[in-house]
Amino acid sequence: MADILFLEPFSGLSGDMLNGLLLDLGADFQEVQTELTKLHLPEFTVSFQRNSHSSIYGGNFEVHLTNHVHKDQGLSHHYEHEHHHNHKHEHHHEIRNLAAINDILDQSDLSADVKEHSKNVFFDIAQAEARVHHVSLDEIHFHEVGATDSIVDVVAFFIAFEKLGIKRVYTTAVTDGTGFIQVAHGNMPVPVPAVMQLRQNTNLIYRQDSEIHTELVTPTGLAILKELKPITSIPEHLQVEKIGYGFGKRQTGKLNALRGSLATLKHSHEEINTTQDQIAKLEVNLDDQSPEELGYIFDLLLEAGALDVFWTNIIMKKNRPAVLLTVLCQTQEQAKFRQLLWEHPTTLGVRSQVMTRPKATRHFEKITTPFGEITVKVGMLGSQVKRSLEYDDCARIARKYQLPIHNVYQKLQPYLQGELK
Ligand SMILES: O=C([S-])c1cc(C(=O)S)c[n+]([C@@H]2O[C@H](COP(=O)(O)O)[C@@H](O)[C@H]2O)c1
Ligand code: NI
Repeated sequence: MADILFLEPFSGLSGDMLNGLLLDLGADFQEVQTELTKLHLPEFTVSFQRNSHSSIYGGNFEVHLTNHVHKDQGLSHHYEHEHHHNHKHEHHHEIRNLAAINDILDQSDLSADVKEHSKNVFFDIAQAEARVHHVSLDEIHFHEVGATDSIVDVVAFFIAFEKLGIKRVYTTAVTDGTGFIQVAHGNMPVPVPAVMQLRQNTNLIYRQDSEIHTELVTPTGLAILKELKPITSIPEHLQVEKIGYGFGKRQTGKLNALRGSLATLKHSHEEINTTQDQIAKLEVNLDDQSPEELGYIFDLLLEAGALDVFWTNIIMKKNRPAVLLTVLCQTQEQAKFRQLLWEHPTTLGVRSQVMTRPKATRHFEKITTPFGEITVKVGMLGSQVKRSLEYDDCARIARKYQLPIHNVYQKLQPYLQGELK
């Protein structure tokens, strides 16, 4: 199953673009609409169409405000969003602060994950805004128009994300425009201050396109991306299965779209033909990281394409029980894994070593058994041949026939040796 989302924000990202993308990638719009009613907010509708920009076909998502909230009453879309934090501006709409948004989310019937991710995004935005405008978190007021728009963008995104079953996100560099944009309280530099603030303490790679004199990255877009905890080192063996585009609203003079792909990591079933290669071994000792975090890091390293990842229990200085984390990877991927080990575990140092590895040439064969077709891995080193049953197939059979896995291996042995056909 393609449970990786590979993002390419070459023209930035916003709430609309992220939603347009997931819907273009196959998230069901009706389902998203139905889930959104669980917010119990009467003041909006959403639309989704597929059309083409610069001959590229992709998704357009939009939030429409209804009732007393009006987008078309002489205020530009941009202005409406901007003046929420202009406290001198006289406005007659309700205002929502972070606590009010949290209340809406808590009282909704959305899934626990959607609520939690959405709340994290709003906390991140409010925190950035508070720093930029030098006010307390409680004083950050999301003007109702902007708040509804953002709530729907954020919540719809995490609904679609959950429906698509995405487990891991990779992203290439995030590209913004340059120059200044006109907003309610004057000229703002691009990246806009809230975006710049949201970038603090992230490992995202950020670029600016000097030919585009407007904003490409919005605070909502960047805060959603941050919440996805994306990995910036892209595995070489990412197998792209479906490609989508989510369009932005601004005319930038270039293709204003967020491209994303659903992908899988392919490395365990590759045919490997070299007889000797070099691999790198990277190690860190960890005595201050929680087991939950260690589990996360373990998965992350494997998904980034490590050849293997394993723990060894150790006792460190000061009699501390700790773990030695070992990562085996291709030598050319050493820098990437060193970077991941810098970013994710608490360690302050990464040891590495390049090792020579003589190895059997491997290929896969199929054998027919009473349980159906089974994959056999055949390893050859000189005149030695080793044949072994693929674990995944044996585990599948054990589950299907409710047998102990040991019995499955035993029953399949004669077929593996060619004694039974
Ligand atoms: O709403 C927030 S957080 C906000 C802060 C700032 C600052 O840079 S300060 C700027 N803006 C602008 O509003 C629009 C809409 O942004 P969304 O994130 O709500 O889509 C956009 O032009 C932002 O640069 C908003
Ligand atoms: Ni602001």
